[in-house]
Amino acid sequence: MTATLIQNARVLGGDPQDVLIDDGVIVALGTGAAREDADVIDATGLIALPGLVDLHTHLREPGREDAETVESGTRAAARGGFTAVHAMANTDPVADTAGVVEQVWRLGREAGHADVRPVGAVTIGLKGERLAELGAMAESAAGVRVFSDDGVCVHDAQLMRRALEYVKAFDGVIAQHAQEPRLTEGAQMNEGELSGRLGLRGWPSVAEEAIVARDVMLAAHVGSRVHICHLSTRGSVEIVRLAKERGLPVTAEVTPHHLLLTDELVAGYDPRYKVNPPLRSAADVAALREALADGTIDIVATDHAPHPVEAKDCEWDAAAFGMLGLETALSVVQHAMVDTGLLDWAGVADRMSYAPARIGRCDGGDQPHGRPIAVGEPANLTLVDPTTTTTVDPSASASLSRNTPYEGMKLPGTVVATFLRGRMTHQTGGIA
Ligand SMILES: NC(=O)N[C@@H](CC(=O)O)C(=O)O
Ligand SMILES: [Zn+2]
Ligand SMILES: [Zn+2]
Repeated sequence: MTATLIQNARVLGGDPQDVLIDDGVIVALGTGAAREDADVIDATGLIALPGLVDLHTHLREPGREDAETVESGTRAAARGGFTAVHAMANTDPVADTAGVVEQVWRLGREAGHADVRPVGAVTIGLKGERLAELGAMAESAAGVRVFSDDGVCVHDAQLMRRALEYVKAFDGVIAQHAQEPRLTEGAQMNEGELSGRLGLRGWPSVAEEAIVARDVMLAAHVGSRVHICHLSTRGSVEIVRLAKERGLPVTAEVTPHHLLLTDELVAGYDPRYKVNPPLRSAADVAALREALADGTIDIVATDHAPHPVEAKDCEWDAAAFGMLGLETALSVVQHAMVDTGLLDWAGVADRMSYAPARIGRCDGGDQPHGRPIAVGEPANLTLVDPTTTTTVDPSASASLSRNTPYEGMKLPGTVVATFLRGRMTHQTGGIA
């Protein structure tokens, strides 16, 4: 592979530096780096971030290749600045065996757009009855460390306890979709004054908070790691904050859409805004932003959830839950967190690269992610132009699905290029 010289990039938003890449590795960093045979990229005005890592992506393969494939989803990931994604287990068949997780992992390698780290199901078929073969998935070529029944909650406390005990042996983590099922039967949107007015069954905050509270206590009891998926309420933030003050082994994520959108959007009954957990109140959004800024919430995770047109182009009640996220994540975070002064670019690198890689335990081994931009580290890099504004156009997406909630919205920032171990996996016109 030829060498690449990225000139004048503002590494983590700091002063301009040159980054010289050779054989997939950062070999020089500073001013005036030179190399005669290198491809030169002028990154003046661009910010360099470590390749982003998503802990929560739905790639839909196997089973729903009409909505997304590993190839299309990871192409969307590269366009969003991601170099690694954790692929959720709610596929068909469910990723509950070593065979399925190895298949997803292999498809990721073949596509080559981003590294795919499969998430293993906690229970067989996501049925919440019996534990899946967690150990075999951990020992497989896919090296699974994150386990989740995402889409549904592991609501049986005894099963949750056993799962936490099991994964402790190989430093795994249980990523919980916190939704108390009895409190959310038939739920369609955030429970509040608006759900009453619209005549839609409410999804109360306490249905999330009850599980978050239970699971931090279980994790503490077992001494094993729990991660809370898509935290959406102010009350959940308070519980996680208390748990962390006590030193309990809990981490949490927030999605870009929960940092930006509120339940008022549901008033038009447009299924694009239907998601699980539901869009919440402005007070919840404010609490989530503050918690991400102060580190109570560890990371941003996209919960990229592609659905085919027919699953969204229907009445609200019949529509599927979920929205696209990979290609817009960084722009939404810039808008909600950076442009508001809540987080600087070093903070974005932490919440979207270092911390998710650490939680998913893909920050080590042969091909690590979430590493600092430094000499000797693999060249997983994202170049961002923060000065642009783009109107979101679903038809321009690499995803096979179109269910973005941001259609027509003006968002700041463009991912100009993404590098996976020195190889360009995405670029916008004109950079090289
Ligand atoms: N977030 C969603 O609304 N949907 C996800 C499942 C999930 O993340 O719970 C999906 O798989 O479509
Ligand atoms: Zn979920
Ligand atoms: Zn999900």
